[in-house]
Amino acid sequence: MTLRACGLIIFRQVSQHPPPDNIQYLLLQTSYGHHHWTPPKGHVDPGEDDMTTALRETEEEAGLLAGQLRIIDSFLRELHYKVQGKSKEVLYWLAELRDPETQVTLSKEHQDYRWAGLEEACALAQYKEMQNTLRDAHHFLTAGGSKLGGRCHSGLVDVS
Ligand SMILES: Nc1nc2c(ncn2[C@@H]2O[C@H](COP(=O)(O)OP(=O)(O)OP(=O)(O)OP(=O)(O)OC[C@H]3O[C@@H](n4cnc5c(=O)[nH]c(N)nc54)[C@H](O)[C@@H]3O)[C@@H](O)[C@H]2O)c(=O)[nH]1
Repeated sequence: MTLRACGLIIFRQVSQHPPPDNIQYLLLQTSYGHHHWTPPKGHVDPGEDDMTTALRETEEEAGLLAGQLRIIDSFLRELHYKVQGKSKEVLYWLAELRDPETQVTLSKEHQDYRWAGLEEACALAQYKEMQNTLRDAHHFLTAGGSKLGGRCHSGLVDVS
């Protein structure tokens, strides 16, 4: 049976850097195993829909509430890899943190977090699948897939 997990690639825009380096991605470092870095995500509970899982895990793992995020549901990527011989699929949407100063609050599952530019995020993410997804997301955000800076892209869903 395939393990299924869902999460959000959360980004924020900061004013200290000019575009496209003003976009930073949130990665969390696990407090277990090899202490790998991933966006907030987790296993789908029985009967739960995918977006509910992504939002629940984001709240549990990063302390960020749905109303603090702008979900970009026109960006969806599915990753496939093996975990201890079992197939795993992970779905990620993109989400912007509305207020870039919002505090991240970790659970016991993670020991650290980082807001990282694309290259640092790819270095932390370590796995090809995740790196490609981050690069896709960055391209989407910077090459016209989404209009940032106050104007809403048609794919932006206000979940507040
Ligand atoms: N003590 C302990 N406890 C653990 C451990 N493990 C889990 N727990 C417990 O489980 C709960 C988590 O539950 P949720 O939050 O619901 O789910 P997820 O977020 O889905 O959880 P994971 O962290 O299991 O999921 P992945 O990120 O997918 O990592 C799984 C493996 O895949 C590798 N990996 C990651 N990404 C990629 C990739 O892109 N490509 C490839 N090729 N590989 C990749 C990665 O290196 C790792 O070896 C926690 O409460 C823990 O208590 C563990 O080793 N020791």
